[in-house]
Amino acid sequence: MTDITDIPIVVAGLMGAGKTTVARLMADALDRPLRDNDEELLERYGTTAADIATDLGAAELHAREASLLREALAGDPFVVIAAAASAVEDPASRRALGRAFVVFLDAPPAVLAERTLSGTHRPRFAPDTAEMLAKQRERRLAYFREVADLTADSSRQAPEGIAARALARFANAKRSGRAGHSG
Ligand SMILES: Nc1ncnc2c1ncn2[C@@H]1O[C@H](COP(=O)(O)OP(=O)(O)OP(=O)(O)O)[C@@H](O)[C@H]1O
Ligand SMILES: O=C(O)C1=C[C@@H](O)[C@@H](O)[C@H](O)C1
Ligand SMILES: [Mg+2]
Repeated sequence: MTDITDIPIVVAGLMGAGKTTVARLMADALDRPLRDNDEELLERYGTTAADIATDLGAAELHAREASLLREALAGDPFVVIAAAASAVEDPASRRALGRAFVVFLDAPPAVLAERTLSGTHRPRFAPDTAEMLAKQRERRLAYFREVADLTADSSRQAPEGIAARALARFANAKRSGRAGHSG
């Protein structure tokens, strides 16, 4: 039986859901390194998600993000990963996520659209961000729920509260020796 402490923790969700924020809190609490999609893109390719999407297209961006996530999941399991919002659309990434403890951050698209106005690293796939996020949520929600061990609405709870609940659930999973995708 794999010791639960030896599995990665992944924070997933749409753009602006709070992945980086919650993942950082969990990484600090567990003294684990954080691997964040946007930082990994910058380190590996020297550019941002927005620039890759503009220069090479969304499909290439998503392929790179899925590959980086699978690489992180195959590395040192003592890690917290802030995954790319797109990665759950990749079947191989979903399979790999089955061997991780996954926290899914959900929120209404209008809230996410408001939050994503900050920062220039985020791609602008369409003029109406809320509408684009609503379509993405429709397409990805089943995938997020498939891989989630814990789901939190980040429009209703502060990052600290979400991180505390996720850490408690992870500790319980450790005690019971397994991470069950109970959602
Ligand atoms: N639970 C929350 N409640 C209120 N604001 C939040 C919450 N979580 C994150 N935020 C805020 O929302 C914005 C986006 O958060 P963050 O960068 O962590 O999202 P993300 O999911 O990593 O985004 P991306 O997909 O672009 O990487 C930040 O300004 C952050 O402070
Ligand atoms: O939802 C998406 O397709 C994306 C959102 C960004 O935050 C990044 O996760 C990535 O650039 C692609
Ligand atoms: Mg982020």
